[in-house]
Amino acid sequence: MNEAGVSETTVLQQEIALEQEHVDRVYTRLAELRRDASRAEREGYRMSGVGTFGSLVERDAMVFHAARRRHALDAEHEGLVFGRLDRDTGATHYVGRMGIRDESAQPLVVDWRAPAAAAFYRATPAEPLGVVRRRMIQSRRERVTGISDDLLDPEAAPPGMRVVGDGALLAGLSRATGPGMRDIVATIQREQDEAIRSPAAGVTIVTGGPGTGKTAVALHRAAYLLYSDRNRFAGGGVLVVGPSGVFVDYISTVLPSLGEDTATLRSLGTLVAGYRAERVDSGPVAAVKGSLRMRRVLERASHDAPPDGPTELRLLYQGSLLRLEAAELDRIRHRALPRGARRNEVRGNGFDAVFDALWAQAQRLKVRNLPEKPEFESELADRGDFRAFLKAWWPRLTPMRVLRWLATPERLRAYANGILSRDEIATLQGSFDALADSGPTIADVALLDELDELMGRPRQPAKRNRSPFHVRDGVHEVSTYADRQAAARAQQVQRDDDYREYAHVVVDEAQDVSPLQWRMIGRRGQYASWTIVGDPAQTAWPGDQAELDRARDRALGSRRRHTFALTTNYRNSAEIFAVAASVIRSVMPDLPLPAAVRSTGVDPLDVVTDAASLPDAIREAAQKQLAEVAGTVGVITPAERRAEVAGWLAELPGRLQVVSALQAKGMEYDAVVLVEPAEIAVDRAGVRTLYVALSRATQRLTCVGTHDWRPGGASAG
Ligand SMILES: Nc1ncnc2c1ncn2[C@@H]1O[C@H](COP(=O)(O)OP(=O)(O)OP(=O)(O)O)[C@@H](O)[C@H]1O
Repeated sequence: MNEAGVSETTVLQQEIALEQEHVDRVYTRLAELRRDASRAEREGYRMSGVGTFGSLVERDAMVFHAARRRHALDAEHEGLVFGRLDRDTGATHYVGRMGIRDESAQPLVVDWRAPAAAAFYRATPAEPLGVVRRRMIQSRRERVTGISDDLLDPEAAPPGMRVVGDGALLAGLSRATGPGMRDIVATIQREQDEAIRSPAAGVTIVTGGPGTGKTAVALHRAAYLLYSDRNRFAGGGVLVVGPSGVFVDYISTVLPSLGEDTATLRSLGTLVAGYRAERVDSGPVAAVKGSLRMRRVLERASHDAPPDGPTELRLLYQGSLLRLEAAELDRIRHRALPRGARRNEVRGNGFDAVFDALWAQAQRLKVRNLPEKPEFESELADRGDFRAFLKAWWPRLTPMRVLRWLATPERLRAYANGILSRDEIATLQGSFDALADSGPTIADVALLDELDELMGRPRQPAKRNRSPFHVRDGVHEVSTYADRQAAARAQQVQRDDDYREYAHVVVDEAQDVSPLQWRMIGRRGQYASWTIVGDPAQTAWPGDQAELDRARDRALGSRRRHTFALTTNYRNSAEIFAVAASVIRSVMPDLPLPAAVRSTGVDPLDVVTDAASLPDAIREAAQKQLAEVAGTVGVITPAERRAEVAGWLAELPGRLQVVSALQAKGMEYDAVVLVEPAEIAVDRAGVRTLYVALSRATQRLTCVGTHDWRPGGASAG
């Protein structure tokens, strides 16, 4: 009871009822707006009957705006209002997933990304920013279910101001994890907000240990940029790159729930048009494939003769035999394809040189009735056998075809000689064998992109202009600025797969991007500003760190950099993070680590068993965890054991996922069963990968293996 004799529960109920009134008004208004948007969309379609060209443009713009608005109104339904600010001026603002105004244009809810909402995330008792009370409003569907207040400036509080509830952040963190990442829009912390709202230009670099919200920050930043400068970022596009398909699926639900479905999400294996790679190479192979030196190896391959091409040309012309030997053909190819030239683009030069050589020969041989050179050339060009020779001798090559040449040991050796060491060549040996049947690995995709650049593309017929402002009788239709903006946005939805002019590029788990992958991403962000998110301590990159830094710096160019460090681990229980911390400290004793804010009182378990009992022990641990947590369970294995372990657990429900330690990057599960930790921590890079695997669980962690694995060998059973 408080002084007025009202119980705290009653106060809470009264405050909830009060907020419910406002939330009801918001949903009523939302329904009206949705009706308006649908009507505008229908009217827009009706205008198509009117017929003038100007009206068609207007129709496009109208339908586009109305449909987007309707879509946004539909997407933002759940938990639309999540905050309230009572300011020292007496004004009150509600903060939510989108901005909504009443009939007289007064704001009912302020969009979380608007400047007026920044104080919701940034105000602290030490620096209240004019906020007296910050209130978090929790709801399910349209019902307010809880309230939690922070009184930030008690001296400015009006008499009778009530302060209720506590711990909205911690309550949120303990909730079960679903298959997709949750958005944290209601509980973004100050240090995170600073990174989210950092200036759009240049490069924003966000670092921090496991679970500090780097991914969450990156996605909220994408949503923030799309809101703050829609023309620029929705028009040019925002590209979000993550390490794996599993990870991209995991984060893909977040952006629409933040009000943005205009960002393009890609994994490193799907960034290049035409490939959907999920296969991974072993660490040492990936390190060689990712090295910048591979570019020179590929350059040699891209200038080589195709393995199945003709070695000489014989042509009977007017009774004389014209002949180009292998050495002559090689000489012609080398001359037509000097260093730096792109093979698919200079094909015509090679053909011209063959004509020249044949012409010179025909003159030398004093061929009977030799016509003028142009006629000689067109006679040859009409001959099927000659055309077939040219096509086979200098074919249009795809990157995939050339990469496959590296599966031949002699070719690999010849291309890599003097560039890679003998050991590195041996490491690569065999790693291209499965290309033909199974497609590329994730590391191969960067090699294919490099080859694409080295070889150039055959000239394509010009694409049809898809601009909605068609040229009629050679004249561009006059349109308003707003029309053009709307149409530009409508067009970006149809951006082609090989689009390269993104306005902003977000790279998540950046510590694992190889030098060649930086080049691959860089090609798509030449005009972009960037957000780079990562944790160097979590890298599995076994290659040369200096080379990695150089490649990254080159991709980012001289753009201005802003750096932010996040310091609180919101994911792991303190008990789980303590184990992960001890592992990384064994190789990086001075590494600053984040503080884990939540304790469950449950220590991680270690199960050591013999090889024969391993399947049962893993199954038992997984079943126990499924019983103990309501959300997801991740079984994390060394890469080469994933398929086998998945087979042992095939019967278990869908909220259990079996992933390799590399696939576990960036992921989060309520409970984790970690299989054979000792096999992951085989070297320094392996210890860092183990650190990643150990820091995936929010509630429970069990390690199961046939060896003692803890640094110092002190496993507790
Ligand atoms: N301010 C916050 N409020 C509530 N939850 C948060 C907050 N910040 C982060 N989280 C939660 O913490 C977890 C970890 O966040 P996230 O995956 O973004 O971390 P990360 O730094 O990318 O981790 P890692 O480097 O280990 O992959 C997620 O469940 C996220 O929703």
